[in-house]
Amino acid sequence: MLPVAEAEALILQAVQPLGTEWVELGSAQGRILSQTLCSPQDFPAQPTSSMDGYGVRFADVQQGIPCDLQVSETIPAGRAPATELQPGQAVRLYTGSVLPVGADTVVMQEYTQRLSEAQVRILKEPQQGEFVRPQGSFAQQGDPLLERGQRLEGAELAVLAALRQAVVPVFRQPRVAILSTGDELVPIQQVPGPGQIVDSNQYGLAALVQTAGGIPVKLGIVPDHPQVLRETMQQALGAADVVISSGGVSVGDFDYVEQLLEDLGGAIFIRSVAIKPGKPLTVARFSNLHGPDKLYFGLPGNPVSALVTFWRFLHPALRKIGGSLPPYLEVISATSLKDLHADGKREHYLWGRLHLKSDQAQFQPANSHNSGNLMNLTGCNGLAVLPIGTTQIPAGSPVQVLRLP
Ligand SMILES: Nc1nc2c(c(=O)[nH]1)N[C@H]1C(S)=C(S)[C@@H](COP(=O)(O)OP(=O)(O)OC[C@H]3O[C@@H](n4cnc5c(N)ncnc54)[C@H](O)[C@@H]3O)O[C@H]1N2
Ligand code: MOO
Ligand SMILES: [Mg+2]
Repeated sequence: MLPVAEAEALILQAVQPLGTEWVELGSAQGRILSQTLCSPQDFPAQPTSSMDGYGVRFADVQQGIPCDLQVSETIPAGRAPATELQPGQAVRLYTGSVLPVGADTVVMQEYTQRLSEAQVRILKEPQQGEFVRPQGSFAQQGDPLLERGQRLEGAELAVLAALRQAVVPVFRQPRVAILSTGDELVPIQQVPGPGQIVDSNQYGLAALVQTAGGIPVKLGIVPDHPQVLRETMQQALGAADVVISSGGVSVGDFDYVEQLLEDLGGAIFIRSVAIKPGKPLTVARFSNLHGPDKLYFGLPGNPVSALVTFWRFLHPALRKIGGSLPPYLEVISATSLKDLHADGKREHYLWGRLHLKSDQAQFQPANSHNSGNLMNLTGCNGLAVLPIGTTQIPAGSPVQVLRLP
């Protein structure tokens, strides 16, 4: 059994980001930028006013207050100034208006009195440069504004629009084939007969693939039949960047995945991991003539084991393949609200609810932890980690909790 950290390191070493594709800005939300983008211009492009008011020469209003100035021009936002500001003049401006050459300070409308169409009185002495956004004060031409590996959400999309980046270079999302192995499995439409169960892993894993930035390719249920399974595994390796199967990796007579990976020419580099749940995790590497090697993840069939091994190993791997920057997972120090137990032989992952408080996070474990029992996993947002050698964490003690993405 490989220690968890070693297994993670081997997996992350084996994967690389895929290439770039260009997508329209409107479809780029959640995607990962594949090139650092620099500003093509200064922001603001010209000095602009940040208030509704009057643009003045500071030297004019410094002489004493009140001070009467000739209104030379009105410049609404979006219009270029027609003239330069001469001594003794003010210009009517609004929020976002461009300052004319000569104006260096803005006086808020509230501290002025418009005496006539032609004249304004300044009632309060401003600071020099007040309410002016100087050219290039937000960003200068050539400044790197978005880094390679940045995830694009609302703020980043707004910046990209300001940069007039109508199409953006993003990392290609990994296509992840998902297959469920087991003669006992039936699709959701079918009422299970005696001993049969619905294939739930398919749905859970497909959702987690999407959360990790991948595109799930659901290949359905495959019987525990070596020939059929072998053909489906081969088809999956051809159709996707990463393949996940669940079930068939333990030592039972109908657990064929490991043998078939060898038959298909995969280099198995993980056969079992010191993790509970998830011990029989099996990972193989397939060389690919047309691009990066492909990884095959044989996840254990037990429903909680399949999801926990996904969170712990596949989420980081898919994030890396999709071009995200580390860290790929978040670990939070919390106080356990109940006693936590483990056998000390494997690294235990106990699901529960993490409450983020301002001073100290708290962890409320689920009432029981059984890798075959999916039912109390709903609403869980954290996995408490009990390292090898730890058999108990008493209530009120600190515990490291993996925050579920
Ligand atoms: N003698 C031993 N038996 C087992 C060992 C062991 O070390 N020695 N390890 C146990 C552990 S730990 C795990 S985890 C499981 C892993 O088993 P497999 O990966 O071979 O999975 P299956 O046998 O195919 O199924 C296990 C269990 O999960 C249910 N299942 C499978 N697929 C699905 C699905 N798509 N949706 C919902 N449920 C699924 C299946 O019906 C079984 O109940 O092995 C232990 N055994
Ligand atoms: O490790 Mo298995 O995944 O405990 O049930
Ligand atoms: Mg089995």
